[in-house]
Amino acid sequence: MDIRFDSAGVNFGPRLALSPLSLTLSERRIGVIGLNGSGKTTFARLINGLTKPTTGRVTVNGLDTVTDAKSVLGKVGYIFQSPQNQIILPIIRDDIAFGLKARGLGRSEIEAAVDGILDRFSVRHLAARRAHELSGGELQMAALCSVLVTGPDVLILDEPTNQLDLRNRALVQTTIAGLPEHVIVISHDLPLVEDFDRVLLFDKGCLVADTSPTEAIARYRELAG
Ligand SMILES: Nc1ncnc2c1ncn2[C@@H]1O[C@H](COP(=O)(O)OP(=O)(O)OP(=O)(O)O)[C@@H](O)[C@H]1O
Repeated sequence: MDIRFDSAGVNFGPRLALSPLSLTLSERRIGVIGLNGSGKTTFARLINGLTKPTTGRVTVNGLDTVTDAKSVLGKVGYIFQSPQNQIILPIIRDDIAFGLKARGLGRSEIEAAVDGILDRFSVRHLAARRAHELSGGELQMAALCSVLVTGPDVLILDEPTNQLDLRNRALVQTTIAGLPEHVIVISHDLPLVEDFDRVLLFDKGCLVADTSPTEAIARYRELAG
């Protein structure tokens, strides 16, 4: 994986959300931390092109998030802060199949892929369930299936343990640890990123630390203090 920020920054009108920054991301597990409103989500949304840079450019494996937006979307999966807003169809199985249908796969291929992903995460029991009946942990697992079934190279998770009880938090943590895909996790749950390869700390729209989890978390505690 090769994600490049080349002086990429974002303004929303007069509001600076992210100061221009340049970096390359290639590690398997990357954490993104910082206070509320510090620019974490804006940074992550730049990677799959959901937010366009106001200045500079962002590329994913050489593909520009503005000019190659469609290809980038296929490479970078994104699980939003509230997975209930991303599950579109009422029945989980249909929702997981949705992204594959949109890619024009045939019925038997879709069935096999959906079964495969449900088995991968041991959640076949969720297939016939209605999304609005699921618990937070079950929803997070269903969202993971819907996004990963399309085979992205990189997965971005925005606060994946938010509102989860201890058991579901542990399930999500273990699941993330076992993913072969590259993962970028935005989180206020600091222990979640503590064994990651690299952690980025944002403050007031600026990248203020790009280092090991231990150092980034210590710096964050100072900032928050
Ligand atoms: N669509 C938008 N329009 C205007 N301002 C925005 C928009 N999206 C984000 N912002 C602003 O940009 C700044 C950074 O927001 P961002 O969502 O990236 O922060 P964050 O670190 O992810 O916050 P949190 O931890 O609360 O989710 C904030 O001041 C926010 O109000």
